[in-house]
Amino acid sequence: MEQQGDSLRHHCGVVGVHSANPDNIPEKLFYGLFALQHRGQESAGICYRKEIPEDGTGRFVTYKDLGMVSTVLSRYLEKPHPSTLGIGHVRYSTRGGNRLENAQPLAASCNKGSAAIAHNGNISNASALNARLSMDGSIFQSTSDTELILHMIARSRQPDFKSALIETLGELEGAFSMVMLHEDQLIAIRDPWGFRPLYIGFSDTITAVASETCALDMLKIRDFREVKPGEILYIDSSGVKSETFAPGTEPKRCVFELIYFARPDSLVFEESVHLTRKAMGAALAMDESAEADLVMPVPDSGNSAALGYAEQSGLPFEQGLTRNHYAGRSFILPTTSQRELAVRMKLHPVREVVRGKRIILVDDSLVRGTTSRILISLMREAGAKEVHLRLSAPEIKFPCYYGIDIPTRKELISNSLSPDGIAAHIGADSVKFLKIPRLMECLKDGEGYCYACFTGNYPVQPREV
Ligand SMILES: O=P(O)(O)OC[C@H]1O[C@H](OP(=O)(O)OP(=O)(O)O)[C@H](O)[C@@H]1O
Ligand SMILES: NC(=O)CC[C@H](N)C(=O)O
Ligand code: SF4
Ligand SMILES: [Mg+2]
Repeated sequence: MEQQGDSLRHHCGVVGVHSANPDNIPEKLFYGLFALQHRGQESAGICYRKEIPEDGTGRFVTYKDLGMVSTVLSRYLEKPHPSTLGIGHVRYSTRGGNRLENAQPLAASCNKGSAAIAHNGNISNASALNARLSMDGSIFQSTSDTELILHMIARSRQPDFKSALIETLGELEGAFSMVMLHEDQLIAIRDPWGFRPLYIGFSDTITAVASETCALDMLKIRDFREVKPGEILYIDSSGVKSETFAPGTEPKRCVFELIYFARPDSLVFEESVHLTRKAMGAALAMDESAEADLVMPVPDSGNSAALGYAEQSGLPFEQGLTRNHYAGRSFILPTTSQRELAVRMKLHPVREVVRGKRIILVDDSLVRGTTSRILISLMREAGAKEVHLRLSAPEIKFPCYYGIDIPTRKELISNSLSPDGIAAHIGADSVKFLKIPRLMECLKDGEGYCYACFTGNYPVQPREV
């Protein structure tokens, strides 16, 4: 797996739209992707079906590039592109580097028709599948795991696309929330463990699928439901057909979606992201209090948990750190000094708030400890009297194989230091983490989640350790 030194990296976002009547589908995909920008900032792309009225057929048109949604897609959208279906993707690479050939959607024509795919997740047996396909003579255009899926469908001995797809899904391990196009059909698929979220929604004119409900909100869709783990949905002009392709698998949703990745105004896994984070902050305050004057978040991802902490502890909530929104959500910088500069470019204390104060600083997670070490030194420079760091996630000690780019064990600060050791290392007066049982209590179905980056108990055994 390629690593590109950085704090926690996000993953991808997908969107798909089907319209009963020709509509400007690329524009709808753009709005959906714009709302999902926080899930991936390396590349953006769309693929839609351009109708060919002369013979009643259509062909897939793909438009994608490295960069953010608005930069990549705005120019293309200057004129309307009438269509009835399309898919879109924002990417953070988990397998295959940040290069144009790995940008999604990926489209191909094969013996079973034309197809396109946009994938959020990571196939944990990709190396084995890659080796097998290479032996059989596959020639790959990209180095991502996503392309394997198209090859497997094309090489399948099954007679048609649908049975080849089902056969292929049965061979995939790990995380895949995906949207696909096949001829005039939009297909939505969620892996049997349900690692990544996926929603389907309906308006009077369109049916849309998206990673998070904030993208459906952008499309003015209020009637939606979760695509279930192991569910496959076929969406075309005759309506929506649902099938289950892996009955009996126990769901293991990624708890980090709720801790950090998803947008606070979204629902993921049928939970409000903001309210769940607030509950995590409140649980942290119950167990890990400290004598202090105020509670401050590390914006933006620490905001909701800090609010919950402040409410529960009865301490005042203050915005004592300003975030520069022109600095992207995450930086892909290889060296520690570059990462340090990145934190300084992004976050800065409000001196008048922190001076002379005993502060509880709430962030969602500690990965390498770079962000908090720098922040605490900035806050000391600004006159903070005490800084007690509280994390609304447990200690991250293990890498993720299901689509989150968590660094190697060696680089994870909680892997080598205890909370007290971390406090000494980053210059905090105390450091405390949310405990796993408490985290589970904040969720409607605590057992139905993956906690492998905290426990090392992988729900699907990684084959590439
Ligand atoms: O211990 P570290 O290696 O520094 O990583 C931890 C930080 O990384 C994440 O924020 P990130 O900057 O990725 O994004 P955000 O601005 O959305 O919180 C997370 O919210 C922590 O603040
Ligand atoms: N983060 C993701 O979901 C990435 C999808 C896919 N594994 C890729 O690297 O392109
Ligand atoms: S290992 Fe952690 S980040 Fe990866 S799916 Fe499980 S909970 Fe999510
Ligand atoms: Mg952060």
